[in-house]
Amino acid sequence: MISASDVSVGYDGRMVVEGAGLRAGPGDVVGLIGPNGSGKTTFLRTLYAALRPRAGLVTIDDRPVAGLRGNELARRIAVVAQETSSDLPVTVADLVLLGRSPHRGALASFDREDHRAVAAALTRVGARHLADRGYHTLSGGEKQRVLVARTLAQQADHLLLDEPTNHLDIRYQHELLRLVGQLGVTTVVVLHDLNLAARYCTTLVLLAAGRVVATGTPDEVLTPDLLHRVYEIRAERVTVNGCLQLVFSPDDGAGSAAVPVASGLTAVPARPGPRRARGSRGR
Ligand SMILES: Nc1ncnc2c1ncn2[C@@H]1O[C@H](COP(=O)(O)OP(=O)(O)OP(=O)(O)O)[C@@H](O)[C@H]1O
Repeated sequence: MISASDVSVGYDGRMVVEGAGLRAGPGDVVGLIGPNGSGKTTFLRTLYAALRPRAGLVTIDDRPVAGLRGNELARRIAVVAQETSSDLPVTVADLVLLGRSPHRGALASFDREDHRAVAAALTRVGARHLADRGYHTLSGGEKQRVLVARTLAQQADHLLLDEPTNHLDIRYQHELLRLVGQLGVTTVVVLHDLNLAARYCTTLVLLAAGRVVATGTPDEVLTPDLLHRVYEIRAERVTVNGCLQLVFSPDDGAGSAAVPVASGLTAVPARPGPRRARGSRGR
């Protein structure tokens, strides 16, 4: 269980996230959504202690995340950050092997079990054939899948992903998020694609101008009214194979102007404990 309450965090004294909270329990896939610059990455980085909040608390199973160090933190949380790049001349297999480090003592070498875990992780993301390639020679989508494989090899029970579908073609976008859901680990994922969020997330946390304006199931959060207020876009809800999906069209300016949300409008009450969106997870 990862929990954040009343988190305020920013850069150089400027707060970009204020009073934000979320809770993700075992098996939950919590989607962090919101417009560009709304604070999703900043909030996510606070969850894995890369940023220290000015106020509020982040805990993993009731232990402050700020108190976890090194391998202990890495055994609890695996991260795929945005724009992770490496020009180091390491092979894909060696990069994924690094995910095993938290399970080894400082001087212990990797053993057969580690290499098996690497092969299994690469197979799960469809990248087994890339094992001997230099990581720096891969395409953006191939790199993304390899980074996810590294988190699988890490076998942490919390997974934090920042736009993991970036660079992936449509098939792998779905395969990756379906895989994430099947892992059964506590997941928080930043997503821009609201239809992927609707399909694969159990709970959504919608940020606007650094504040949580809604928390709930995809069905509760992805309402045309709220999306219009936050994104200034028109959205129509349709159901495809039992799953909520959205069809967007630009706001032509007709009708009411978008309501600014910077004041912290709460369209759907932000609940401390997200509910599982039963039935809305159309795998
Ligand atoms: N290292 C930094 N130093 C100063 N300001 C930053 C830094 N990183 C982000 N910001 C600012 O914080 C705000 C929130 O950025 P953040 O990346 O968290 O938003 P986001 O919702 O993830 O955006 P996007 O959807 O565009 O990726 C933005 O105004 C951004 O310019």
